[in-house]
Amino acid sequence: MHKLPTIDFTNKRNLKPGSTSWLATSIESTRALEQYGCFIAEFDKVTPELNGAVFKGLQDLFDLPTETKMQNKSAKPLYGYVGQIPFIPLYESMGFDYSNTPDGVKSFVDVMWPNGNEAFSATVLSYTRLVAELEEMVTRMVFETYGAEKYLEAHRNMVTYLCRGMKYRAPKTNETNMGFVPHTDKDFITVLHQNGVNGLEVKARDGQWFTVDLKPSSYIVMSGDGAMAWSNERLYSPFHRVTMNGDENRYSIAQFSFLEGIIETPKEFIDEEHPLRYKPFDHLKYLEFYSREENRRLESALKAYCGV
Ligand SMILES: O=C(O)CCC(=O)C(=O)O
Ligand SMILES: [Fe+2]
Repeated sequence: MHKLPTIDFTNKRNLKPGSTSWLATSIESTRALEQYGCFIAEFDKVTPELNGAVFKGLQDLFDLPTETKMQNKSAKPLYGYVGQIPFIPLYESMGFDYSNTPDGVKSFVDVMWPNGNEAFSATVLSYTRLVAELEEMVTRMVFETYGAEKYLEAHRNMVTYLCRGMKYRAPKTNETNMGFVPHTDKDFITVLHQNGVNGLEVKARDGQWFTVDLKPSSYIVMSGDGAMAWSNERLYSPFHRVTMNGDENRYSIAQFSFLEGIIETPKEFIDEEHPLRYKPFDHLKYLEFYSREENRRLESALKAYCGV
């Protein structure tokens, strides 16, 4: 049976670039993203108080009337409110856009309903800033492990985030327990977190599905299609899904990193044995491609979009 590795990113490890612990963690993280496409990160920058406020806020948000939630609209694909999806009745989600201001962070209140959710907006912003630190560390570690540091600065300058809050209600008797359909993430690196209720399942390279048992203080770091294409398939973008067992509602929050620009495989990943697998592509246009109904059932949207 498969089990995801747990990697320690807590403050006590004192991870400083170049230190012994940093190097060890870099190799561990990169190998896990190659083998499983994800790992469990122990990370304690988000305090229990902030964590509690995030999930209390999400609960209150999803408790609002549908008409109110529908006012959170965005022209960007996959941002804004996604209401009930017919074939996955347990699922509901809201994407928060906070990417385009001078300091790189925009309050999603701007794109939200008028009556103000300022307190929750501030909570989500503090949360996302801290989680971005984890994403930054892992990205840097991966680039360094592959000897691709020289591409890191350009990469960082292009990163933009989509943060999505999710509610999966507990299934009623005789109702499907499918929380979310199998898919790969379309981004570069995802950081996922949940309210203590398990449900995430990941498909290993050998085709076996396995469950992820997550402590309330832990996170899942996952490589998406963007990272898989960039690394010429060294990093793996795993299929994953949500299955709801038990009678508790599940809330989760995912932070997706996208590049505002072109993803191109560095030449360091290409040789005779590893010919180029994906043409350079515009990451946000790929997201747009995927968000169209006719492209959502593709076995590999990435191969269809930019496969060589
Ligand atoms: O809720 C989860 O744990 C998974 C969500 C997910 O896979 C996604 O939003 O892409
Ligand atoms: Fe996902």
